Amino acid sequence: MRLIVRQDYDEVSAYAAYYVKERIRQFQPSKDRLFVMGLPTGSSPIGVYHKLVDFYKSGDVSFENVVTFNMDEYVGLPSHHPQSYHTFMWNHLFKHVDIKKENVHILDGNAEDLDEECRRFEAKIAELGGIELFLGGIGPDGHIAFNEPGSSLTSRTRVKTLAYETIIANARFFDGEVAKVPKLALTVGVATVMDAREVVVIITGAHKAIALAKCIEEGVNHMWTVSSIQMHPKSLIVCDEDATLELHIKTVKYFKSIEHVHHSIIGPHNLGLQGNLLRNMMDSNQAAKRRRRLMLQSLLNSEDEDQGCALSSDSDSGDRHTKKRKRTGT
Ligand SMILES: N[C@@H]1[C@@H](O)[C@H](O)[C@@H](COP(=O)(O)O)O[C@@H]1O
Repeated sequence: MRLIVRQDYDEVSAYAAYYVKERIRQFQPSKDRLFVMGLPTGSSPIGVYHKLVDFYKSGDVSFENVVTFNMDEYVGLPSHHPQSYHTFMWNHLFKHVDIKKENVHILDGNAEDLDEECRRFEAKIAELGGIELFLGGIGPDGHIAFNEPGSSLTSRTRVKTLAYETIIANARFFDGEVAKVPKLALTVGVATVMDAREVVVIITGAHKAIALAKCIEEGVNHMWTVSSIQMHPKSLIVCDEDATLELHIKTVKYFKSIEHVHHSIIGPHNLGLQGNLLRNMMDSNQAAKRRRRLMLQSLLNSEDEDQGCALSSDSDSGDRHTKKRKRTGT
């Protein structure tokens, strides 16, 4: 697992959006090779979505061959309700980009058979070959999607009763009235998220500091369901300084030093993307170094030619002196 710490919400959003954009580009999606993503709602991803829309508008990314699966949806709220996750996703992301309507999958909290709706959702994910990248946020109690404390870490998409803490936290979207918040939701399971080939979680704010500490400094525990990220082979948490308040100083220093070393090896613009991209970056760093060396050498050549002494193109400065000595017989 990697932990990236940024100053504030805006910087976290910028980092995560750039990361997602690069992952989509690196994947090179086509109509026969769709990029399948899991997506969250809540205030955490809003900044990311807005930046992704900017990337789309500037031509840096396309969603034409992207398929999405949303994490969750309230039960019983009409899909056009201002607080439904359908409305949220279309308002913040989908209606601003070139995603195809048929490629958007959001659980239907009004389905006649809710269990069947959950099974259908899991089956669709499997049919598309699984999720490439699952983006998530967490609640202050460390829940991911609506996998409240005590949820099985092997859970799949299902109907879930919301924890009182979540109902209170979400009352802010329902005129502050707890009574208006739906008490049931459909949600992907912890295992649905962790089955994704990559998991990226955004955590911001001091109110999530305890959850972040519990999830990464203590053991895997169903009372802090996002702690299951510790078992994931490719996961990334992007958090702000406030969210690190309960972490040990050495934990923060450790992860910051990893990022620092990483940047010193492959440059600040690579965000730790792996595989081919990383190799390409390293190759292009090597190529840039070679180009610089050749330029320097051709400059030296022209100086040497002025002095009647040309250099071999692949010589380093040590060879240069040797060859120069040989040519001049000294
Ligand atoms: N089901 C959602 C979660 O997916 C989300 O991560 C959480 C945090 O929301 P926020 O990002 O607004 O803090 O809220 C809800 O419980």
